[in-house]
Amino acid sequence: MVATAVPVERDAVARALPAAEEIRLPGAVLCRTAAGWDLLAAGVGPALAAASAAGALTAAALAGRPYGLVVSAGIGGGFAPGAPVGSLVVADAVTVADLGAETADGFLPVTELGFGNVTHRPPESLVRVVSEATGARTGTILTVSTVTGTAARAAALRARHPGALAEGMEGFGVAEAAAAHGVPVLEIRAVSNPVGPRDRAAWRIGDALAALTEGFGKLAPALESWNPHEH
Ligand SMILES: O=C(O)c1cccc(C(=O)CC[C@H]2O[C@@H](n3cnc4c(=O)[nH]cnc43)[C@H](O)[C@@H]2O)c1
Repeated sequence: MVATAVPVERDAVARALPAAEEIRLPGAVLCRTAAGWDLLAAGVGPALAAASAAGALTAAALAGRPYGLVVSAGIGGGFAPGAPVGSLVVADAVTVADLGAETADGFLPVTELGFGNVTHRPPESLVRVVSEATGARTGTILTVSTVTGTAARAAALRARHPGALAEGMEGFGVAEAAAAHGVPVLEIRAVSNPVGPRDRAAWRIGDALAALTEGFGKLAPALESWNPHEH
């Protein structure tokens, strides 16, 4: 399954993996491709994306055709200089950046409060196959509930996550749903804007959507050579 946030992202993926039929689930519509991928516009933000992805995963399991892989895909912000606008990033770590507690001494992730998880790691061999096939840069993709809008916040995120190349709003939610079903996850972002001071004029959504289509055109055949037992 490929989970994007919004229909325009799903349609960018579908230009590389044409959808053949529509399947209506409670609360979601899947576009099934001829090659057997299910494309889902899962909603914006980690909570809705997790709920939608979990619904699709459960429906697939109950139908006796559980997914073998879940891909969180879409446009995202890129950290300079590693991820310029128009580039593709594949996550070696899908990390939630703002799930925790603020203290006088700084931010504490939930794991330091004794709860849960803040990072999911896609299979290394899969990340390598995808990066080689698509030319995507490899690094941490942060999931945030609030889009970064200042240089200070961007610097704070990079200080806490030196391997961060991109940020989006859904990856960790989709990864939590996949993990609950024991299914591997991958996250791919096409960079539409720099992470930093808010500047709507600097957005290149069309270029990012084109990069997403091109990336999926190369990724789908590459995945056929991936052996899930080589994790
Ligand atoms: O109004 C703004 O300043 C603003 C800046 C960045 C993104 C938005 C959105 O409403 C889009 C959220 C949507 O797109 C993904 N996305 C794209 N760029 C970023 C980003 O820099 N940081 C986080 N998410 C981004 C995100 O996954 C959502 O699906 C508004």
